[in-house]
Amino acid sequence: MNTDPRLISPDQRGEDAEQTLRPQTLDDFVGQAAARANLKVFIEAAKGRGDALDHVLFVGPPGLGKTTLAQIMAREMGVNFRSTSGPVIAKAGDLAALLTNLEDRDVLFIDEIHRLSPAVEEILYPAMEDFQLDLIIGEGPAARSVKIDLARFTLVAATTRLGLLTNPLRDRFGIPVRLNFYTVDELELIVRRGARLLGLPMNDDGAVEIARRARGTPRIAGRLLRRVRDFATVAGEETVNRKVADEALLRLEVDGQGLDALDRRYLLMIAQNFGGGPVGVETIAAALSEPRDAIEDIIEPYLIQQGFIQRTPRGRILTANAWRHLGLEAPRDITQQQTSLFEDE
Ligand SMILES: Nc1ncnc2c1ncn2[C@@H]1O[C@H](COP(=O)(O)OP(=O)(O)OP(=O)(O)O)[C@@H](O)[C@H]1O
Ligand SMILES: [Mg+2]
Repeated sequence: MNTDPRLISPDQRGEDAEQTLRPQTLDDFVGQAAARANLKVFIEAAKGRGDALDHVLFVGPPGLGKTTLAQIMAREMGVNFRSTSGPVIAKAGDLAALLTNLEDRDVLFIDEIHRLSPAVEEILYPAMEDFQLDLIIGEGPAARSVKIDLARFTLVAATTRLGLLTNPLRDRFGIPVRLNFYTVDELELIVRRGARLLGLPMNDDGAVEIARRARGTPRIAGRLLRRVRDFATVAGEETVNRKVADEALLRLEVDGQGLDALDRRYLLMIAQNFGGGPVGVETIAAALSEPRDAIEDIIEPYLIQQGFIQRTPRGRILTANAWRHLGLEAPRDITQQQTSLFEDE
């Protein structure tokens, strides 16, 4: 991404300690009602049987609460939480060391599981299925394979890209959970809870304003909240109302729909350089000098969900909605063009 970290980037790296705002229990956790209700049942059932929870896979864009839910699950199960991530586990032995140190029913959290190397993934299959490690000890003719029994643990994994997971890995998760963008009402609750935790007086329309512009993402809501607090402090405002929130957010270049400068650059580029598309993601990545992953994982999901762009077999196209948001005139044939594109999908 840019050297200048995006304010509204759902990316985890940032100066803000997220831990203060992180909900600690399932009941504290706002939104994702269906997922929460299901998890509650599975946790209760597993606890009742004294068994480990089945393996869980969280799928969804960054900042929606995958890590938070993983931590909550360990807490609700009353077990240890061990955490690592796909790119960190370089060798099969690294994973073996983690696995052999787990106690019965512990949660092992693997973030970005789509970035595990194939050799490491091989180790994971029998571990998940039979709670066994198959290791090759030694080399050449002296090599022999040993089986080691593992504790009955729960693997909780998170990914932003389900499509990058191999089928055998995906099939080994008994509980797949998709997380969706949050509604404004849910984000409003999250913002108000955050303001309370930060000791920041805020009225209802201030909370709504931040919620509306948080890109459907709790992490962004938390960040915007902190930045609005900074502006309010410096301006000597005691309470955050709509006007204070709006002024702060405009200074942060977050527009009325919650789009930031990079979102707008993305839309403008397709409008001005490609007549609104269709244009392929590689071309977009090159034109914006952003990695393709960031475009697909961070920028596009929200723009698609909000109806600013459509993904078609021939590339991305701007919707009438996007042209309107940019304040530009859409090409005359846009509606027609979009219908014909969808026919071959
Ligand atoms: N439902 C929620 N209610 C309140 N706060 C939330 C909720 N979900 C997430 N958050 C807050 O949003 C921030 C990001 O959440 P989290 O780290 O769990 O996201 P993530 O899905 O793991 O993101 P990534 O894919 O980048 O790892 C945390 O500070 C957390 O406190
Ligand atoms: Mg995370």
